[in-house]
Amino acid sequence: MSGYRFQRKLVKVEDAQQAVLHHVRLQEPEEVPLEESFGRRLAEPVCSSHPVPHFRRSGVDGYAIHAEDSHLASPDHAVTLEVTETIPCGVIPAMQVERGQAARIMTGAVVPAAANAVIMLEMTEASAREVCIRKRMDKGENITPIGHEMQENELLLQSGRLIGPGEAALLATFGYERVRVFRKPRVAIFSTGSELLEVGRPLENGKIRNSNSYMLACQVQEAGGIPLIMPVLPDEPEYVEAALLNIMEQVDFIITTGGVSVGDKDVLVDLFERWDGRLLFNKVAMRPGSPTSVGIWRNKLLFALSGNPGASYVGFELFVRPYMRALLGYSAMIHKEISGCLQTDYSKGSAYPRYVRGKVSINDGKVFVKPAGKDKSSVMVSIKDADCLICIPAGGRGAAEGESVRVILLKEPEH
Ligand SMILES: Nc1nc2c(c(=O)[nH]1)N[C@H]1C(S)=C(S)[C@@H](COP(=O)(O)OP(=O)(O)OC[C@H]3O[C@@H](n4cnc5c(N)ncnc54)[C@H](O)[C@@H]3O)O[C@H]1N2
Ligand code: MOO
Ligand SMILES: [Mg+2]
Repeated sequence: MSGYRFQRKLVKVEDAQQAVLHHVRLQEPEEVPLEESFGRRLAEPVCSSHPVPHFRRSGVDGYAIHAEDSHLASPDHAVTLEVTETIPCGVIPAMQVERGQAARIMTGAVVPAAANAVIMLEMTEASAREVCIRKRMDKGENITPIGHEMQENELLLQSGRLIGPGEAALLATFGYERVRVFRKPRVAIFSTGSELLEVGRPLENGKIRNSNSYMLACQVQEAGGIPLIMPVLPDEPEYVEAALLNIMEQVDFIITTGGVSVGDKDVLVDLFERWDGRLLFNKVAMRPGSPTSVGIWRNKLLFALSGNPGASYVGFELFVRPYMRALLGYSAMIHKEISGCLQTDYSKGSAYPRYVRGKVSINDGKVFVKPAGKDKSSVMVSIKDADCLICIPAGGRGAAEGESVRVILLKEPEH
């Protein structure tokens, strides 16, 4: 019997997270064309380099006038003004608008200096070179003043901000043809286990297809990284060591799944016994994934997640995702937490806190949660339905229906 080959010290999830985050070094920046920056994180703050708008802008199609000229206008009393010119968008007005005059103007065009209101076209009646108005206008009406939206030198986007539609519009407004973003982390993903078949292979008795690598690759990509799905590794420590060292230089960090428990063939444990790396932890007070181990090897992190799909998924969300967020300059590294009302009994007790794959719903302003499906660590099918992790405290009794529980949100929009 191989027995317990490895000394393990139990750490809390929060301490394990901090141990990982202690090793964060921001990704270096790279410049990409604006249209390739969507979904990336900014590697520099963005300030307004000019006010917006930077000229007095007409908000409607109509006539630029002196508001004072309209003060006697009413539905029963038309005031007639002389039309001096037409100002299309993008053109500087040629003339001043003097008292008694009006200039035809389009939405988005520059309001001539002396004018102080724009009357909507629908409120006017035009003849050859004149316009009649029947509405009293206030000063400033339908004119967007300089800097209405933003003044010059306002901090608009912090470094680390995710570039979405609103950010893209701002960057374009301020002339960012190219944008400095954090380089995407490259992540090697290895599944270990001689029972694993590559996805294209026919099923064999006792063997299963490798699903963890694809699940994790999807998680890495969602988190803004470039996943490299590596060939499945057999349960041979020399082979695993060579494969990991071989890719090490080409990636920012490595994820493995499987082989971290106490089985004879738990190959990552064998590796930890022979390598020149350092373990940060190898036992976490959590279910699923208590044997989750993280080490640092030749300056790169190695996340050794449990092979069970549920444990692997949860391990990524609790340890790898915060690390990736930090690498990419996002300050809210740990998933957001709320509390919710448990909709079913969860009577399975546990020595460690449980992170149950769950579904959130909101009813009448109140948050409810229930397990997304079967919740064993070995069960994979419920992962697709999970949008949260329900935290069931350690202890023999689990949690009862109606109890308030901590809920870790997995699908919160990020900024
Ligand atoms: N005597 C004990 N046995 C076990 C313990 C324990 O404390 N004492 N811990 C259990 C817990 S908890 C977990 S979690 C698992 C952890 O196992 P490993 O991380 O060593 O993973 P494996 O043994 O390699 O595989 C477990 C399970 O997952 C399947 N698997 C592995 N890789 C994949 C993959 N890429 N795609 C899909 N499925 C995968 C594998 O076939 C196994 O069924 O250990 C418990 N045992
Ligand atoms: O750590 Mo294991 O995934 O709890 O079953
Ligand atoms: Mg095992």
